[in-house]
Order: sequence, then C-alpha cells, then structure tokens
Amino acid sequence: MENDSSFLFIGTKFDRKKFSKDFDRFKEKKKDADSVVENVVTEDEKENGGPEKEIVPVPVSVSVSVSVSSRKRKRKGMVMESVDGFRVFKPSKKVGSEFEQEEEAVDIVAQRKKELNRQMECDALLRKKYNIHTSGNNVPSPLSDFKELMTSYQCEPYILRNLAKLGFKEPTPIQRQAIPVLLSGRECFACAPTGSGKTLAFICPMLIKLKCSSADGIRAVILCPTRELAAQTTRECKKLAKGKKFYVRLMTSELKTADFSKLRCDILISTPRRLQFSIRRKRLDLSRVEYLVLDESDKLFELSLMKQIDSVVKACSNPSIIRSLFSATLPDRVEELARTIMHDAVRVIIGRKNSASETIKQTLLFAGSEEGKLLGLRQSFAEVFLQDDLISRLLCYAAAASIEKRVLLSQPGRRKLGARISYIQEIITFVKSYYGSSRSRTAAGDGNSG
Ligand SMILES: Nc1ncnc2c1ncn2[C@@H]1O[C@H](COP(=O)(O)OP(=O)(O)OP(=O)(O)O)[C@@H](O)[C@H]1O
Repeated sequence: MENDSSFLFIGTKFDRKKFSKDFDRFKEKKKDADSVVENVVTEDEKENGGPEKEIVPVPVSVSVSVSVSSRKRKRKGMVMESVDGFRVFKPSKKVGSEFEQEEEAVDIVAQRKKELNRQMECDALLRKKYNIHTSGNNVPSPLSDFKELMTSYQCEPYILRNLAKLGFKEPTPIQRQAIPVLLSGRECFACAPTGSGKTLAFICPMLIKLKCSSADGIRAVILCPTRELAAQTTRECKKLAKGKKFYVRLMTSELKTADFSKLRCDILISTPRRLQFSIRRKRLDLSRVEYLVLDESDKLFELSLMKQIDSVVKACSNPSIIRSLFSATLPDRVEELARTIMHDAVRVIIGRKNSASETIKQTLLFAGSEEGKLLGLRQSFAEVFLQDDLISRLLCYAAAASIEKRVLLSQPGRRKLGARISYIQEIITFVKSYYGSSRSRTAAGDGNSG
C-alpha cells in the first residue's frame, strides 16, 4: 500500500448507474480533485489487474479521505486544499491558527494552575513555620524576606536602607503576612502578641503605597488609644521614612486647633479624642485619606471611645480607603463590629487568637489600689534583677516598658499627662537604682563587678 487512497479503495466496487447523479456532480471537478480520483483508480486497477470501465470510485470516498487527513492536518495547523461541494470540511488558515491559539491558551492555563499550586504549597509551609493563621479570599503570599518588598512591591531603596540601619534583618511573622496583605490593597485585621512588631507592619506598606509627599492633604491616619502610644508610633514612622520628605505629624494639643488646610501633612497620628475635636471644628479634611489604621483596636473599640472612632471613620469618606486593625487581642465583638465597615478583609493571627506571646513570662498579681500596683511592679522587677545576668536585666527593661504601657492603657485619658509621665519615671528610677545596688552587692560579695 503506497498511500491512504489505495488502502481506502481496496475491494470497493461502484455501480456507475446507481451513483450516476453523484458521478455527474463530480464530472466538472477541479483538476487536482481529478488527479486524486485518477490516482485512486490507477491503484485500484493495479490491484485488480487492469482498468474496469463500469466501476468508478464515488466522491463519498474522496470526502472520507479528505476529512481524515484534514483532521490530522488541522491539529498540526497546516492548510490543506479544498474540494468543491464539501465546504464543511474546507480547512482554512483561520481555523488552523484559532485551534493553535486555543491549544496554547489551554497550555498556559494548565501551567498557571501548576505554578499557583506550587506557590500555595510554599505559602502554607512558610505560614506553618511562623505560626501565621489567615482567613479570607485569595490571601497574598507571606514575605520570605524584606528584599521581596523591592522585587514584588516596588518598594523604594530608602526603606530597605532604614530597615537595615534599625537592625531589622528579617520580618517578624506579623510583618511577613500583614505587609503583603496591605500592599495588595486589602483591608486587614491583624492580631499578634505584644512586642511582635505590629507598628512596622502597618507603617511600612503605608510609606510604600504613599510613595512621596503630596500637597493634596492628609492621606493616612493612624489612631492610637493613648498619647504616649501615638508619640511612639510617630517616632517609629519618622525613623522608617528617614531620607524621604514625608510630613508625619503627631496631633498635639496645639495642633488640635490648627487649620490643616494651611499645614502640609501626609500622615497624621492621633488619639481619637483629639482627632474628633478637630473634625468637629472643621479644622481638617479627611476625605482624601487612603489609609486608616486603628492601632490597639481592642482598646479603641471600648465603649468610651466608640463615638470618636465613629466620627473619624465617617470623616474618612474616600471610597477606596484601606482600613486596618492591629491589636494584641481581637475579641469577637470587635471583629464583628469592624466587619460592618470593612470590605473583603483578611484576618491575620499570629499564634493562637488572643494568646499571649510565648517568649514573655507572665505573672498575675492582685493589687488593692494604685499604690499597690506600683509596689507589685517594683517587686516583680526586683526578682528579675536578682538573677543578675545581662539578658534578664534587658528583659526586665522591656517588661517594665510593656507593663507600664498596659497599666496606663487600662485607664486611657483618665490620668493627667504629667501624672502619667511621672509614673513612668518613677518606675525607671526604681529599676535603675535597684540595678545599681544589686551590682554593688555582687561586687562586694564575690569581688566580681559583673
Ligand atoms: N523586623 C524586626 N526585627 C527586629 N526588631 C523589630 C522588627 N520589627 C520591629 N522590631 C522591634 O520590636 C519592638 C516591638 O515592636 P512594636 O512596638 O512594633 O511591637 P507591637 O507588636 O506594636 O507591640 P505592642 O502590642 O506592645 O504595641 C520594637 O522595639 C521594634 O523596633
């Protein structure tokens, strides 16, 4: 068998009379179609030992031969010649290329699906390693390092320089997940223990997204429950923005009455009370705010602050605003309340929800009065200082700062600022004096200054 045609026509006998109509239709066929039929007959003749005049192949056979090969050729995207009267099978360049494009599209989709699955596996491993729990649709991948901010999120080099200067080599777990969530334009509930680096987790994406200073007015607002926290956040923000001309302002009692339309401000950090005061007096316009962060949101959502939070949220009327809540605990009540104003938010929890940091040792102490609280704190620090090793002492300072913040947070706004500052100073003086006396005791005891 030399070709397909001869194979197809072996033993086929055609009655010319019976198929005369069909035969007539093909009498006028084109030259190249003729040659196909002629070839077929020649092969047939060879098989049967000579030409048979009454028996000719009918066009049906021709069409079969054509359609079979056209299917093969279409797959390869090649163009084949047409046969008159059989337009259904008529191939064209267009059909070929369309089919090719379709196949390519299918390949691309399959490839993307594979890559997506691989990425999801990597994300799950990274989250497991850092105890990150997320919920929400299409949660962006966690960061594997700070450099990814540049490669994937167009972060400017000054931020990476500042992170390096601050000695931050690796993102903390909350930073790994909350930063890409906010950079992807998603709203976010972030819950991570005290001291886990939440401040940087919302400042960093804010600076990346704002890109540079603008004369358009306030574009980001950070709300903190106390003035000390607001001041601390302002300092952190300025450290990270160093080298870039951003106007970062802390809402002080002087600024409360200032006219913000005459004041350049990109990022405003305030307590809800002070901000509400300015909003009421129409001293500032928050309609262009692109980012609103509620830090220590569990405290902000306490009933005493609800009215102020409400008026700030209403004043930030930009429809494309991105809101985020950061806190060490995320009570269900707070989350439910916040969800009423947030769209498609992602929830990020480090460790177990509302759990304390595993790296911090906690002690529960009962005190009957404010004086008792202070006494209890002093005794706790004293116990740590008696261990007399450098790490414990450093931890003691960190604990003092953290605990004193908690104590002050328990009654936000109730104490006068002066009283709150002297309270902190009292603790620090005590810790320092205790540190000094314990050092001299050690030196006198074993002759080792330590
Ligand atoms: N990636 C990092 N690497 C090392 N240190 C970091 C990193 N990010 C933040 N820090 C430092 O960790 C400390 C705690 O950070 P931060 O105050 O932001 O924690 P927090 O989670 O907001 O705590 P709190 O709930 O008490 O407000 C700060 O001294 C900060 O400078």
